[in-house]
Amino acid sequence: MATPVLKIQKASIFQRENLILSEVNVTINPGDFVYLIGKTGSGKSSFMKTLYGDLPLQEGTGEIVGFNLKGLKEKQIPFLRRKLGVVFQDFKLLNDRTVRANLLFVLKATGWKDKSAMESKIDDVLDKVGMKSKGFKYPYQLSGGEQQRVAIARALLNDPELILADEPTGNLDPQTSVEVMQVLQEINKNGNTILMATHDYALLLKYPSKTLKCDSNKIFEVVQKTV
Ligand SMILES: Nc1ncnc2c1ncn2[C@@H]1O[C@H](COP(=O)(O)OP(=O)(O)OP(=O)(O)O)[C@@H](O)[C@H]1O
Repeated sequence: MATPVLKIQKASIFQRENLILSEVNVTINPGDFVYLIGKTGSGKSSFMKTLYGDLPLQEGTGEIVGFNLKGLKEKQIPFLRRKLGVVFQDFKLLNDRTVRANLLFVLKATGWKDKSAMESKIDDVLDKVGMKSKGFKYPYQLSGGEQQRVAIARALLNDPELILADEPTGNLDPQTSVEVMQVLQEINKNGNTILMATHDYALLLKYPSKTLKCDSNKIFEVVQKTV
């Protein structure tokens, strides 16, 4: 069996002194597509933040893409994030530069130097999300769905071992949500591992996959009922 990309055991997750989740045991293997569901305030974002080093893991053990979350040092966080692709609800693109310049900015910030390698990587990730022809546009010239595709392309730049998507369709209408979901499904089929927090039960029904639920300070796997 391949090494898991994420293995959390007996973890407790806190926001300041408040216990948000306890006895968390979650394993994600390469190639998985896993949903994280649960009502507002149940701890989905807190869990995601723990995984990308925004919240310290105070209790329990956690290994993610080869990093030990317990005792993770501030200076290790950029290296952890390089092996993760993080996608947020609000896209977080830089509005003062084009799509291609947004991607170039990330490549340079993560140590890329070779100009032609960077251009070809940008072509490659834009192609994967169906946005190759729109690289010259500014984010504000794009629809929400297109901006999210670019954010997914950005997450793919450093060939992440795990993509963490926190409510990636939260700002999109149902049709656009399905289109963005198709992009995520496609990249998962091509080998990317994805953990996606969502409120969108319609997507779960349309694209069933392993589902974890945050409820009553715990995370447990739920079995989807087929109607
Ligand atoms: N920075 C913070 N400081 C203190 N408490 C916080 C902080 N961020 C979140 N919380 C609390 O932690 C709990 C879990 O919040 P979290 O954002 O993880 O939930 P969520 O399931 O992601 O909710 P949503 O679906 O609304 O995004 C909530 O009770 C929230 O009030």
